[in-house]
Amino acid sequence: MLRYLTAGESHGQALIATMEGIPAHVRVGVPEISTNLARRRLGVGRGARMKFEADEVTLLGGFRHGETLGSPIAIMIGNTEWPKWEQVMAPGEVDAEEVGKLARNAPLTRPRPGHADLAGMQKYDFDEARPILERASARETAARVALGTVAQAFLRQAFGITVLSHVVELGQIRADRAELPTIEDLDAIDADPARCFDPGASAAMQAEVDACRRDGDTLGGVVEVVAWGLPPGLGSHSQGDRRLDGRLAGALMGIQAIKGVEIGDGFDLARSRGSAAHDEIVPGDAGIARASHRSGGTEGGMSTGEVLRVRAAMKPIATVPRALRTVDTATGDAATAHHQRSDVCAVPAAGVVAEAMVALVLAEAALEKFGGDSVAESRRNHAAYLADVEARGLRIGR
Ligand SMILES: Cc1cc2nc3c(=O)[nH]c(=O)nc-3n(C[C@H](O)[C@H](O)[C@H](O)COP(=O)(O)O)c2cc1C
Ligand SMILES: C=C(O[C@@H]1CC(C(=O)O)=C[C@@H](OP(=O)(O)O)[C@H]1O)C(=O)O
Repeated sequence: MLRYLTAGESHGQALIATMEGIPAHVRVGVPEISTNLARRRLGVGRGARMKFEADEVTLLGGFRHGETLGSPIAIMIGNTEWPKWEQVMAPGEVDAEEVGKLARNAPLTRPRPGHADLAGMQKYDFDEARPILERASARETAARVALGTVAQAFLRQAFGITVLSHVVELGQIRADRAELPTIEDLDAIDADPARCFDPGASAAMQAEVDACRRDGDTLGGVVEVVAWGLPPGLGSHSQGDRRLDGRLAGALMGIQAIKGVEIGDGFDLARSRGSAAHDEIVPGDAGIARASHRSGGTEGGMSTGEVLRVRAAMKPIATVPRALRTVDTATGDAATAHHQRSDVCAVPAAGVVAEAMVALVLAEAALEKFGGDSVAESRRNHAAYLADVEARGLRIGR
């Protein structure tokens, strides 16, 4: 069983991520985690904070000499902004009068539509939004990306599974490239400010973000996560909460600002006739193949062994510079929502987070199927399963 949790506030001292169930001997450490954290900061539209804050990774438990130990993992990501927030976010008691004088501590009583501010104040009995936004903030996704890096390393080393993401829509601009990227394309995708696999669309996306920034507005978009090398049979048809597609959707919807998830051609399939919607099963070069790839790589809540393709739709950033209407909860009067600084668009970064979430779901499903307390044991079990599928004449051909 793979389970994980994160803790920590956006302007707190650090984020903490802990995970249990990753086998021993996964070769991964600070360099890989830091690389993925840097990828998460990338992209056109990110705000000022991304430029001056650094992610300081410390491995606190579960690793030795560049490998996992099979024991619970604990990772700390220091917030380098902490010295500026030490008093406002102090975990212990403070002199309320002194801290109350700090401009940074001004009560946030003009909740932003689209953020967690108002519902959080209502639910948790706070008179201002600071205690809510600190944890609602997508700063937390750095912790999930750190864990996702470990999951990605395990998937690659035990099973040869690779997971990557790219931006397919940004505002009204759509990428128009039929082929799916592979892990070989990832460096080029990361080098692109929009993290888009279609250079023409990328240029238009970047122009759209610039226009939006000038207009004091914000943008959303759609990211696609692609996973290559999955065996058939991860997840199960046998219970709703074991379905791989449902688990992927839940994990992706658990990312801040993700409001839609589509597996394969999802919504287009709903508009098609059955004869044009399914992937016919045909004899292939080396076994059983598919005539098309519309399902996105799951059927009956299980991976089919085809490439997995899942999309996540991100709404525009809620902190709109051209501030939206709200109510000042201190006075009850009409007001405009609080705004200090913010991302104009974080869709490229959300792709890196989505990649991490998909990797965590796949690692959990693979461990259910193959088990293993070491990478070698998981690898053996996976190989034996594939050999058995082949011996029964059910091998996947291309
Ligand atoms: C990578 C990333 C960066 C984000 N940056 C911002 C931001 O700078 N400003 C903002 O208002 N929302 C930002 N968000 C979205 C908010 O965190 C999110 O809208 C908020 O937590 C409310 O949750 P909900 O949108 O799921 O309802 C970001 C989301 C992600 C995934
Ligand atoms: C700090 C990160 O993202 C933050 C996510 C976020 C939000 O409301 O979600 C708001 C912004 O923070 P601030 O209001 O302090 O500028 C982003 O910078 C990060 O991704 O590391």
